[in-house]
Amino acid sequence: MQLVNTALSLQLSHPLPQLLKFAEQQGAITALDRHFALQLCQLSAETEPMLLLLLTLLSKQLSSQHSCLPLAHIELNNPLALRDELHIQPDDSANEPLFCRIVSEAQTDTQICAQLSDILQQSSLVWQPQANETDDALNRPLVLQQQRLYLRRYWRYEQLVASKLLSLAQDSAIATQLDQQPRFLQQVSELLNGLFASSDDEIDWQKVAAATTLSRNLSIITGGPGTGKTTTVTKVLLLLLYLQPQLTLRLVAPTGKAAARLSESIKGSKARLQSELNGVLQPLQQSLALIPEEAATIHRLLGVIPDDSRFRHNSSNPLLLDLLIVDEASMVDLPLMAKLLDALPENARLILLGDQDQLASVEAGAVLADICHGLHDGERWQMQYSHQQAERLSQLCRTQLAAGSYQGTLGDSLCMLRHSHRFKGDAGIGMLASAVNQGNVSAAKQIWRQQYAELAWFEQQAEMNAERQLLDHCVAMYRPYLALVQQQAEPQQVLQTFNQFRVLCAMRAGEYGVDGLNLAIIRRLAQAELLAPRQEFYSGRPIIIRSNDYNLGLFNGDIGILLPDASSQRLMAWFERADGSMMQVLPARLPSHDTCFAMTVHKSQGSEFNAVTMVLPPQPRGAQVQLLCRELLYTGITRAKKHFSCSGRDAVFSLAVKQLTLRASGLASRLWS
Ligand SMILES: Nc1ncnc2c1ncn2[C@@H]1O[C@H](COP(=O)(O)OP(=O)(O)OP(=O)(O)O)[C@@H](O)[C@H]1O
Repeated sequence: MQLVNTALSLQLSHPLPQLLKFAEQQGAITALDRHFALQLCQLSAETEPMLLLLLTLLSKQLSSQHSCLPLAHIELNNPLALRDELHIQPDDSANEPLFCRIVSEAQTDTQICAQLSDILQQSSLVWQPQANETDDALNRPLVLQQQRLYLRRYWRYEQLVASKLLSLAQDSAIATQLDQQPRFLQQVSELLNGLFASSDDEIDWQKVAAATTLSRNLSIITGGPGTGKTTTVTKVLLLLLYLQPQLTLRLVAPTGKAAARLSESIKGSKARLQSELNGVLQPLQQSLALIPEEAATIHRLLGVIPDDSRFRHNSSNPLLLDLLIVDEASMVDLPLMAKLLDALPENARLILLGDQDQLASVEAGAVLADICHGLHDGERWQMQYSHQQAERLSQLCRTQLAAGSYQGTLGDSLCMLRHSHRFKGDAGIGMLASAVNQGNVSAAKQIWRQQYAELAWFEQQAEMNAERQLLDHCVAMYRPYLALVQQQAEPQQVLQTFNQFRVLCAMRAGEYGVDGLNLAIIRRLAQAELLAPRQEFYSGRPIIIRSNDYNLGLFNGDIGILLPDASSQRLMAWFERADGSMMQVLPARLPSHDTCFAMTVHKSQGSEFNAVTMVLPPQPRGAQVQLLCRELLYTGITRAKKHFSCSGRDAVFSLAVKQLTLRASGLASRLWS
């Protein structure tokens, strides 16, 4: 069967709707993808099969957290990823191979993309910005821009994020003052160099990041764990509050856990700074107390409206603040970033902190990675300051900074920290994280072979043995907190001891996922007589909250533990609040939750543990293969402060190191081109 449209044709083994059904049965697309495409075509009376195919592919992209379908990414030979599994074909066509191919007379990929664009442009469903601005066009559900097909909502989010960030990425009022008043520059430089008193000759990037933040309304400080993002931002806030004491600041993070960690880190940084504010830094003493310590979740800041995806604060009801600091920005998805930026008041400043190499957000987009995209120069990272900014920062930091080749305005707002103060350069965890991050399989294998004290590998070759080793390890690591449970220790001490160790999995389902491992660990702990899991709620059961409950003050990702209340002996769920106090909730009142001896790497973002064991599936199949990627390993490894172990197979670990997840989006090109 050949369906021809100009020079582009579809070669199909069966009618396309039937092939879509086969693809769904094979798990290559979902029922939602198929129905979405069929319904849209039906509602708009579109009969072009290529359109039906493109709509299916767009829906598939969105369910894989991409923001759009770049036409250049379509696999022409087998766009539906059909497998030749004949047994799933129910009728007498059982022996025919399945195929769906896009065939073109065009010579280059660019020409084929142009042909696909032509087909989309002819559809009444598709709007092209600037091309057809009629009222009718403005109501169309799909947008085609720069050969990327979007659902209009995602296009709007991307558009909003790009335009807000670019308009924020301007020099601050302080920068103008620095440029016009040499004595002011001298004074600020003195304070900056006092706060970042680096001893060696190398560029102190923390100081550069601080100077960047002072000079811009938008600043992005990116870097791996322990590179000093919080330390740097605390010092910048001190300087800003000294220069502008009336500033209203707010600190936020995407999850309750991350917000609590940010509060803790800011408190720690302030305490360390206290003793350093002598000599030239003496005048800063009074500003230290003005730095806020409480961090909220982004949802709480924006104001959740029950059963509504909109927030109380938006462009018509902006937030009341002058400066917003967002930590763990890699976890913020495209829709949430759009809503946050929309709610920022006109003259507010924004600081984003995060690690661009971590797993992207659970929902669509990879906003932080897209913002940092322009720093990527082949295999290396390169700052992209303009001549004016390089000159200004050099004067402020009393160092020599080179300008980059990029001509736009965003480069002046970015700074990357590369030196980890947590992982020493020659220590196992830091080395492994760095090799994985670079996709260097042989370096990673070499590190495992060197048998560092802080690393352990449980090879799953002989399955039973590996499982026994893994579960014995879990018993040893969870024993200290369970001993405290048996001694009826204080809930806070029990919870903090439990939080020293965690098992992390790539996925939820299956024997090697969270569900299977939680069961196996519970069984093994019960055999060791450390736990008595007789019913759903039992003493010592650790739980993780799965949804936000604003009335109770519990948020998705919060971790608590079930323990009897000392006075009533009633079993309660105990949680630690951001301010360090404990709260208790009746188990029956808990929002949806899971046991959490094991949790997903995704859920562990924003948390750290002294020791981490990561479990990889021995034989990944289908969607599991896509889950196993470099960012997943990197995020898992860097959750560990003192010890990291991995239970897996050599080949699976290597596969994950090689695989880089790229989220399709037009944001990087909007920001950087
Ligand atoms: N310039 C420095 N010299 C020595 N130690 C430092 C320096 N900067 C930060 N540290 C120390 O390194 C540790 C991590 O710093 P910080 O919490 O600021 O890093 P971070 O990048 O915010 O980490 P994370 O991503 O885990 O939140 C802290 O103990 C801090 O005191």
